[in-house]
Amino acid sequence: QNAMPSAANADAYPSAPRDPALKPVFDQFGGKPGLIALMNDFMDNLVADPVTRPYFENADRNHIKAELVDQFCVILDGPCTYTGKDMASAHRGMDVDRAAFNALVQDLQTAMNKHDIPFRAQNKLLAKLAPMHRQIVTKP
Ligand code: HEM
Repeated sequence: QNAMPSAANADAYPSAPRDPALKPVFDQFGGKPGLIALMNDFMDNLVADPVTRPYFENADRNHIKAELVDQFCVILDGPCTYTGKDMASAHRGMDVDRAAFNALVQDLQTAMNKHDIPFRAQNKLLAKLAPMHRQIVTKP
C-alpha cells in the first residue's frame, strides 16, 4: 500500500517538491501583497478596456482597489475584513449590463494570467464572483 504524502513526511523530506495546488488559495494569489499587485494590473486593464473605461475613468480607483483587495482576501479565506459597501449598494444606479460584467471578468482573468495564478486557483475565485451578477447587473 502506498503511503499518502502528509505534512509530516513533507517535513521529513524537505527537498520533495510540494504540489502548488495544495497551498491554500490565498497563498496561491501571493497573499495580500499578491492581491495588491494583482489589483493594480486589474484596474489598468479596466481603464484600458473601452467597455469598462466609462465606469472607472472618473471613479476613485485607489479606493476601489483597496476595497477589492479586502473583498477578494475575504473570498479567498485570507485574514482580512471587508468593510466596504455591499454589492447592490456599490453598483446601484450604474446601469451595469451583462456585457460590462463579462468584460470586467475577462480583464480580471488577463491580470491573473499575467501574475501566473494557477488556473484552479483562478477558477475558485471566479466561481465566487459569478453569482454576484445578481446584485451588480441592473440593466437587461
Ligand atoms: C464580480 C464583479 C464585481 C465585483 C466583485 C465588484 C466589487 C466592487 C467593490 C468591492 C467596490 C467598492 C465598494 C465600496 O466602495 O465600498 C466596487 C465599486 C465599484 N464598481 Fe464594482 N465590482 C464588480 C463589478 C463591477 C462592474 C461590472 C462594474 C462596471 C463595469 C463595476 C464598477 C464599479 C464602480 C464604478 C465602482 C465605484 C463606485 C463608487 O465610486 O462609489 N463593478 N466594486
